[in-house]
Amino acid sequence: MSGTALLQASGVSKRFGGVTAVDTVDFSLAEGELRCLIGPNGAGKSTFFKLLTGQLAPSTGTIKFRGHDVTHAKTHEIARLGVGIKTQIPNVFNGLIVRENLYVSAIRINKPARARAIVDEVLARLALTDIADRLVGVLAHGQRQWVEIGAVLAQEPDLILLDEPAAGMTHEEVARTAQLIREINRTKALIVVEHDMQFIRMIAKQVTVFNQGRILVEDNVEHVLANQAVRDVYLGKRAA
Ligand SMILES: Nc1ncnc2c1ncn2[C@@H]1O[C@H](COP(=O)(O)OP(=O)(O)OP(=O)(O)O)[C@@H](O)[C@H]1O
Repeated sequence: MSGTALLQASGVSKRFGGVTAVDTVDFSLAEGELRCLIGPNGAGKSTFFKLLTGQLAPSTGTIKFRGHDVTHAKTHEIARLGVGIKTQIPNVFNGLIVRENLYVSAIRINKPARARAIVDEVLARLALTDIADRLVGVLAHGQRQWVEIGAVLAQEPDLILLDEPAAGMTHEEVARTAQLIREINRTKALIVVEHDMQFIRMIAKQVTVFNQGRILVEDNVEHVLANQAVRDVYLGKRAA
């Protein structure tokens, strides 16, 4: 890790009428870093994620990716700079097999031979080769989510943003998803928004805790889980 900021948000706020969903947040992600964003319901995680991905524009503040000002950039412009985004909205085709879905994604920015090579790399890397010829529409929920992550990876982004990748998964699927994320992080930076503390523990990296639109704590997972203010907000008590 070089220590250079890959992504930098400075003084970022988002107001919806009278509600300040994100309140003067400063956030920095280094090249190659894996960061989890957590916090109780309504803390501002999803809004902050949408600001980073161009789904929403901030009311104040700036966001830079590799020095490019992306504060008011659209999602496709941010994607073109090398940011891969998996939202909670499905992004794969039920009527295509897994391999075809990955190809559809890879061919957007590559020639056919390179796209085919990327598909093979992603299948191997995410251990999806066994289901490569199955229709996505018949897959289990967890498998489908892994194909979605694969489709993001097939575009070869430098930074991947995942919104609740473990939502609705069984314990085994959650464990496998954590393993996949750690594998992806060998070569790419990631930001993962997640509710599930168990999952955060499995990823075991640097964590940013949101509460009431602000960053409450930013530390490694052990310190975050032991932090009294974090425990209080998760139990529904107010933290300063
Ligand atoms: N489009 C919107 N219009 C008005 N208020 C909004 C909008 N989106 C979010 N909010 C408000 O902003 C605050 C932060 O919401 P946000 O969804 O970002 O929190 P969150 O941490 O992602 O919560 P959850 O874990 O429940 O998704 C909440 O008070 C929410 O009601």
